[in-house]
Amino acid sequence: MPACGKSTVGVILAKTVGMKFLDTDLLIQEREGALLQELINTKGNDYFKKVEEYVLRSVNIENAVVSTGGSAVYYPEAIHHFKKNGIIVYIKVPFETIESRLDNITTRGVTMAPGQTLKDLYDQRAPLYEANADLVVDADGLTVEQTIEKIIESIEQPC
Ligand SMILES: Nc1ncnc2c1ncn2[C@@H]1O[C@H](COP(=O)(O)OP(=O)(O)O)[C@@H](O)[C@H]1O
Ligand SMILES: O=C(O)C1=C[C@@H](OP(=O)(O)O)[C@@H](O)[C@H](O)C1
Ligand SMILES: [Mg+2]
Repeated sequence: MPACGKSTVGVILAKTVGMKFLDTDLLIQEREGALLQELINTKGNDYFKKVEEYVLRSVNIENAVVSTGGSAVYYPEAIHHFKKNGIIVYIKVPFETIESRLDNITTRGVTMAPGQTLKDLYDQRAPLYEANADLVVDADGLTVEQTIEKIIESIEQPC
């Protein structure tokens, strides 16, 4: 989900466990030489999604913590790539938390269909994240550090 904390948590998690860190939003921006929002504004959602899918499918995730965009859940082949070579973590936070963090939704580059509200997006995606994750971490009310601790614990001691 956008703003659930993937980028913030991911970079500190990588540092904590001594792995490489990759943020696929940054890989897209570097590849395209444009900000995500510029890309969506000038070339459209469909173009953005094609580039995003390509980057997600081809990223080398070996020994890396990879923070994707929230829209990663739309690409089955990318999910397969991540599942086969890594552990997919869903950082689960309530809608109200996402809403309060996303005050910059129009400049941040969230891929929403015309007329779609943030709540629609949340309700549409939440079951997809649940279904595709190897690990669901309930991060409601947790700090970044507590979320990282919970992720590490869950991976070390799977139930
Ligand atoms: N556990 C947390 N508690 C409070 N704020 C957080 C937490 N995790 C992330 N944030 C804040 O939420 C915003 C979105 O975080 P970000 O890491 O960019 O999310 P994502 O990569 O999932 O879109 C940032 O302003 C970040 O500081
Ligand atoms: O959920 C989305 O539709 C998106 C989330 C963004 O990343 P974050 O999830 O890191 O905000 C970024 O990939 C893109 O703007 C689309
Ligand atoms: Mg991010």
